[in-house]
Amino acid sequence: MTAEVIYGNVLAESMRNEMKEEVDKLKENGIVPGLTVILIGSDPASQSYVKGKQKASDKVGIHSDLIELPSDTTEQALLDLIHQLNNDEKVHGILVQLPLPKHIREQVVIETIDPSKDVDGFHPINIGRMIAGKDTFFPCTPYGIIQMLKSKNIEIEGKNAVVVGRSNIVGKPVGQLLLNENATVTYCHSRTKNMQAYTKSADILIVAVGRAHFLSGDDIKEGSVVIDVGVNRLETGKLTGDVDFESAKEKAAYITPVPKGVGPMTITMLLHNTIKSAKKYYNFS
Ligand SMILES: Nc1nc(=O)c2c([nH]1)NC[C@@H]1CN(c3ccc(C(=O)N[C@@H](CCC(=O)O)C(=O)O)cc3)C=[N+]21
Repeated sequence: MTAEVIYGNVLAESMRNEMKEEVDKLKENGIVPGLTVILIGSDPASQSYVKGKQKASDKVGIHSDLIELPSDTTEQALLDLIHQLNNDEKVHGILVQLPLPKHIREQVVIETIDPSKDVDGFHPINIGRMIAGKDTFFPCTPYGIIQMLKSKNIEIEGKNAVVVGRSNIVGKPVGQLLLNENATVTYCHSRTKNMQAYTKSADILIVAVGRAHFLSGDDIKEGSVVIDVGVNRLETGKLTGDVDFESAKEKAAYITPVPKGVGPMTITMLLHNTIKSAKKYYNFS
């Protein structure tokens, strides 16, 4: 079997066009959705992601501000800034780019963001709501993955979904969203024994470990759906996934590429969450 490639950039483009129309309607009613991104330090990868977010926001008409702070910014200064943004009525979404410098406690920062402005969906209140199956801000990468599956009418209910990786921002929440869609979910991680037995049984395989070509065609089931969340920068400067695309493509029914796969959908769902937040703030339906 040769897989159909699910291009996240194509789906992202069409969703952003729809969002632009929605934002235009909001603007006619005097509402301008606002996103503030805080970037600490000068990591080139982070700077490049943040630029992508700015560009995408501009395209759909979301007002976006970037606050760049030096890597020696104190935790207290960051918390003060977050409090100020929590109280700023023009700001509907706050995103603190991760990872943070080691002297700043990530969890304290996340829990300081007002849950109603937590467009990353990382605040415990929003995680709790997600686990309870309630509507809330869902983490952007997992939410984007669900959109990609739905765009191809891929059935989730009753399917064996295997998630490789258990990070708080991708692995854990994507498993939860798949469970909410009635999949049977298994998590694999660095301590899993005989991981291949699990990956080869997966109807839907989500790979989010952050290691280039961690899995290949030998590790997957014929006719499965393979979602590659890896963002690995090779020495050549090229971006590659956690899955060896060429070999996996020969066995899967659907597969996502890197780049042009999950990444563009992550940004799209950030825009979606920001618009949702602005609408909620103004009670706009
Ligand atoms: N608070 C927070 N929220 C995040 O959502 C967050 C974060 N911190 N820290 C870093 C990760 C990473 N991330 C990506 C988003 C888009 C692409 C993306 O669009 N990639 C393009 C290629 C970009 C390129 O070529 O460099 C693609 O896959 O086609 C990648 C990675 C969001 N993150």
